[in-house]
Amino acid sequence: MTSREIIVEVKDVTNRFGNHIVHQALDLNVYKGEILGVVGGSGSGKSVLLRTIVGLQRPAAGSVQVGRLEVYGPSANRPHTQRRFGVLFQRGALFSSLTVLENVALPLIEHLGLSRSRAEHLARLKIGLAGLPAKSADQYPASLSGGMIKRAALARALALDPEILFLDEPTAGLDPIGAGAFDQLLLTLRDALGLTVFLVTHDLDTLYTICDRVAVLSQRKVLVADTLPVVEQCNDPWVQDYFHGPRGRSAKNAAQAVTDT
Ligand SMILES: Nc1ncnc2c1ncn2[C@@H]1O[C@H](COP(=O)(O)OP(=O)(O)OP(=O)(O)O)[C@@H](O)[C@H]1O
Repeated sequence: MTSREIIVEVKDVTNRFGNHIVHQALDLNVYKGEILGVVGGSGSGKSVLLRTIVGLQRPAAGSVQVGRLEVYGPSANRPHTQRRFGVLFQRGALFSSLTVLENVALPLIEHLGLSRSRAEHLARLKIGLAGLPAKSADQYPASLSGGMIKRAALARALALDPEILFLDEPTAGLDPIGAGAFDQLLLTLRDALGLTVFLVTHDLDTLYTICDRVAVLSQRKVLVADTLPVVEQCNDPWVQDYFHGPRGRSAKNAAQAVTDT
């Protein structure tokens, strides 16, 4: 059950690149323990919003707070807030010259100052948590499948025991079975570790099977952030096309069939 404690509060945020305004007076709350799916048309600003929350994109106006801490502003404590985040970027962003084990151990050495052997011991635990076989620890990213790269990147995102996991299109490029398995892994991790998950996705199956709430980005703001039955009713052309088109209907039916069995 999702508690209603706010863990991330985005208030009145404006993001622009030159004359191009991506977000204007955008508000969004993320609740502790929820899996929030963030959707919207291409270019609606999903990745920019993620980057803004994790402190990589300073907004032109507005504020982002994590608990009581500001991510930007005079009293911001960036290293402290960033320790609370684990981020899985769109293309995995692993260092190609490092093995999986070295990739996952790196934040433990850099941020916590652990010795190499201690960091590698913990990294092996995270690699297991992400559902990778132990032997993959010694492989380089180039020799991994797309699904394994996502899991290795997930292991790295989990390295510092984050409270909030941010994922940018984690199932993009995976076959439906691999994508479904990754979704189930996220659900298991959320339940086992009490994580909060902020998930940018285009994947309707993900929305219907694991998300507690869905936020729709459109018209430079969050148009609606609610449970799927509420979001589906939103009278916006993009929402109507997306959720009530053939792909939306089939994802909903598939999720319903699983619930019924
Ligand atoms: N560093 C940047 N410099 C200039 N424009 C940018 C930059 N980053 C993003 N943008 C622009 O901001 C807009 C929103 O980009 P963003 O990547 O957040 O979209 P998105 O919703 O994640 O799209 P997609 O679903 O295609 O990944 C786009 O028009 C993009 O071109």
